[in-house]
Amino acid sequence: MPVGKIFTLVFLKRNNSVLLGLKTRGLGEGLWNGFGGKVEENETVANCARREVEEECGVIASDLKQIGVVRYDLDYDKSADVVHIFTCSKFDGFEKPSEEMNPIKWYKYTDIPFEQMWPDAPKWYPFMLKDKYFSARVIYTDKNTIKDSIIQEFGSLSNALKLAQ
Ligand SMILES: Nc1nc2c([nH]c(=O)n2[C@H]2C[C@H](O)[C@@H](COP(=O)(O)OP(=O)(O)OP(=O)(O)O)O2)c(=O)[nH]1
Repeated sequence: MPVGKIFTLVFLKRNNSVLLGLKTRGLGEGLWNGFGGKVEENETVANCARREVEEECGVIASDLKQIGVVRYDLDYDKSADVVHIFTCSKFDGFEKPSEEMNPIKWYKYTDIPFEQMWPDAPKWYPFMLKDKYFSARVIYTDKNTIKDSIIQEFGSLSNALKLAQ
């Protein structure tokens, strides 16, 4: 399946909690998620991650670290989306909701609202929360149904990125 669009998704961390926002529109509306969006033309993946965090929750990320990638094969629209996953534990400014993510809330690692998130989140969040390099591939038959998934941990980011290609 050809790769369609490339996205980023960033998780801010503080005191064993992660900042999530409730998406108010578009893809994933009504679901809690990290902050991110589509990589624009002539933009690096890391610059997209930094820009989206600032646009969606008002802070400047200073130690963004890419830890993984999730490839979504969408049977229903015959394309694959690739989402680059980042974590960040140092940032400047105060977090605030935005038009796209409202409200925002710090969730303890033990209290993440998986019942109101994309169905694949519980499969790879454990790696993200521990800052382990990982790669995931998820096949959806429709927006709510996972047909198959593979998640693997890696020793380095470069190896983790191979599965996304
Ligand atoms: N494409 C895609 N993105 C997903 C999936 N699951 C998931 O968490 N995401 C994340 C990645 C992005 O952070 C976000 C989707 O990006 P978006 O539609 O908000 O992109 P954007 O901000 O550029 O959109 P817009 O403001 O231009 O409307 O959701 C999925 O299955 N497909």
